[in-house]
Amino acid sequence: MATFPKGPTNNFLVNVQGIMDPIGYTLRLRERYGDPMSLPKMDGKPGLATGSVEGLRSVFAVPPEALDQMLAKNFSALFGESSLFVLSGARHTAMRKLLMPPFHGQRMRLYGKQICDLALQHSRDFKPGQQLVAQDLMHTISLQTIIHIVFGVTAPEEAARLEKLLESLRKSLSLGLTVTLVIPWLRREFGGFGPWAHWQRVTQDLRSFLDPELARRRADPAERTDILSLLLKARQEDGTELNDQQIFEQLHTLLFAGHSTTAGALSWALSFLGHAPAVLRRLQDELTALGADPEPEALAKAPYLEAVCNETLRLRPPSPGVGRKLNTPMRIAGYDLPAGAGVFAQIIWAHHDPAVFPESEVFRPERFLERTYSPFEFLPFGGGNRRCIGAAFALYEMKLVLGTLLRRYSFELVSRSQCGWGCRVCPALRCA
Ligand code: HEM
Repeated sequence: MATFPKGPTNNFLVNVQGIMDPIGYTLRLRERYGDPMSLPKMDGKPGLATGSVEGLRSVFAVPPEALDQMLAKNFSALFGESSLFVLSGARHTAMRKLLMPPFHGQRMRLYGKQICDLALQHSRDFKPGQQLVAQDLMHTISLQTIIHIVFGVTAPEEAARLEKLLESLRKSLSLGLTVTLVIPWLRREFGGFGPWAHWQRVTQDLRSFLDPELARRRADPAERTDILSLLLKARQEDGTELNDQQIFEQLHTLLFAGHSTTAGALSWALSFLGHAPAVLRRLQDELTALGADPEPEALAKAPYLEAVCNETLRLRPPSPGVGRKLNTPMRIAGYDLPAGAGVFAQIIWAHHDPAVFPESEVFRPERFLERTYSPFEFLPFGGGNRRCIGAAFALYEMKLVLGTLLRRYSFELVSRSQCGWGCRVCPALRCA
């Protein structure tokens, strides 16, 4: 058996630095220890991280029944026991089967016009010279997309109420809440103050909003295309429908998984474009050539626009890595791991493999026009049995929002500040 590879040993430090600077820290770890690398023990079990093509191939080849969700208990505390984030094995496969159809690539066409309209609506009043923070704009558009397409709430008053609730929920996803995931002792009410109490309160408020909405839709199952309505119609293998608790937990999960990720990626795209005027010009030339009022499908098929989105996701994947837990001994990346071991697919290592992406630090969308990459080379949406179910939706939304905005407006970067922790960015833009 090969000796276990070297790696950091202090779990607390790895967690803290990983939260504060997920991309930079993870890349520095590879420089120091190489790939694969071992990770500090969790619950007395070793962990192995890899981002090489061979390593990722072996991670994603593990059969789903041999894998448990990493940090399932933590996710369960946030989203509930039936959340897709929490489930493993047969229950996970069954829930994915129910959740996947609404996100099928073909279905996205139904949502194209709505997404473009939302992007237009929230940028209609931009004036030349006006300054704005890209992150705020993208958060608003992505939140509205979720309200309309996932929740299907369109009546203005209801939509405004839901927006307030979701905004509040988003704000409660703070650094403090992330720390409660690492230190379970902090998951306490503390007299109604603190991140945990806030999360519990807004979750309850969202539940109070949704319960009557679910009852209304069950009573009047009109033909609707939003994802909530499709979930209400979905049937489990035994023919039963999902109950309100299960539906709520999936919606909560979708909101968490789909909102900040897409908004963050769109903000990074503007930031990269702001630093690369030639790329911005080429992209705007492509968009102009589509004519005055292109169909959403024309935007979705524009090759350079897609390359810009992909290059952004390569350099700033919202999740720099994804974890799994083995429930049976397995050989991964040449090492024999026991049951209970953690396995990490380091997305950011793969995206910075100089043999696959020469000058990997450089934002150069052309690389995505010059060749195609395998799912072990470019994997912003993870891989295997837990690959992001919203991947097609997210990429579609990114292309339509970016395409709609940049067809009408040009901009220059006023400043690019790192706002908050982690890999967030808040480019300030001036419309031109
Ligand atoms: C740019 C945007 C997005 C990125 C980069 C992204 C990335 C990811 C990644 C890396 C994972 C973990 C995959 C793994 O463990 O192998 C994931 C899981 C997931 N994502 Fe996304 N995501 C995005 C947007 C969305 C959207 C819009 C939705 C839905 C509205 C969504 C729903 C989910 C769900 C439900 C999971 C859990 C899947 C499971 O555990 O089976 N994501 N995403």
